[in-house]
Amino acid sequence: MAAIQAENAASASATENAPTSSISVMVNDCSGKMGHAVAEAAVAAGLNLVPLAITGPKMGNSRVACGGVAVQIIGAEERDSVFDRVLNEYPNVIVVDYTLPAAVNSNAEYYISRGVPFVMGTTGGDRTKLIDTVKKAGTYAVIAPQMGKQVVAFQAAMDIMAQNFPGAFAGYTLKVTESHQSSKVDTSGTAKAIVEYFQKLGVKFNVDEIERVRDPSEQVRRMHVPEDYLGGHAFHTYKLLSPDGTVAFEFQHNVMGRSIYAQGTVDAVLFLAKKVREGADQKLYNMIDVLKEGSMR
Ligand SMILES: NC(=O)C1=CN([C@@H]2O[C@H](COP(=O)(O)OP(=O)(O)OC[C@H]3O[C@@H](n4cnc5c(N)ncnc54)[C@H](O)[C@@H]3O)[C@@H](O)[C@H]2O)C=CC1
Ligand SMILES: O=C(O)C1=N[C@H](C(=O)O)C[C@H](O)C1
Repeated sequence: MAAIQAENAASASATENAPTSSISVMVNDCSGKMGHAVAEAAVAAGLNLVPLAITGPKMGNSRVACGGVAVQIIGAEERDSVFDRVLNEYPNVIVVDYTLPAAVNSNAEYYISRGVPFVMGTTGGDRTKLIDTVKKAGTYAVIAPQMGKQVVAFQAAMDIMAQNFPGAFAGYTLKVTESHQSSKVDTSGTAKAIVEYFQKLGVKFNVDEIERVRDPSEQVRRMHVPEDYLGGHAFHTYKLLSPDGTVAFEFQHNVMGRSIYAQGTVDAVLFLAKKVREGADQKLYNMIDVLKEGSMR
């Protein structure tokens, strides 16, 4: 596997300082909502979108137009032959994964087995196992539950606060509410990540306590989600209250649509392509790494 990666890295290094169009990106699954948004943003940014993508088992056999590129969608049962072809025709390809929580770990393991660098935007699954597997394999990857630049900056600020002032909110109670389109199957990965910072700040709170709002009528009435965005929104609120109830904090990020994540994912692809070209020692990154390096447009 290390040999495959070295081979891929060597062929990528030949394209150092190459134009964006020489970076090929395969988006699994660009027939899904996020995958499609990313594929379109990738084409708009001048990346070379691979016209092949993997979808769920037995769900393939269609074609999807992404920014003018007709992408053939093929079921996961055929992924060996698809990857044989992709790695042969696009040796420096970066894979983007926006699939489903149930597929996260097995997809990551598959990309690792093929020695292909990847950006994992999909949330859920066994995150500890995911990170461990990627670290052990030494495959180049960006993994993050949140790709939106400004939300990533908020995460980075929370990280700084937690590192510098651990326990600062000890005794406070926390209420976390997240509202997403009704098709979302898991609890927000972003909300779970933010809760980890609050835990380091001394707040006793379990991710199972995050309130998920998925009912469209409640989203309009209570969460004030505009009807146009019922099919794609992420409204998060974190409320802290002091033990005696006299001090309250509230953090909120409300995103409508998906362009913020699609743009961030393209940034992650460009960042990862650069790391592969440079043969960077560090292989695994998150979006705070991408932001810190000034790689988010
Ligand atoms: N990191 C970030 O910033 C963001 C992450 N997400 C995450 O992206 C994921 C996808 O979200 P949506 O696009 O809204 O879902 P979606 O349901 O629209 O799309 C998922 C697609 O994956 C396909 N799929 C299922 N199993 C597969 C497999 N084994 N291999 C390949 N494809 C498979 C499905 O057929 C479907 O087309 C979720 O986990 C969501 O939380 C969403 C937005 C932003
Ligand atoms: O499924 C979504 O839509 C989103 N998923 C990510 C998450 O689970 O945190 C990011 C954002 O909330 C949109």
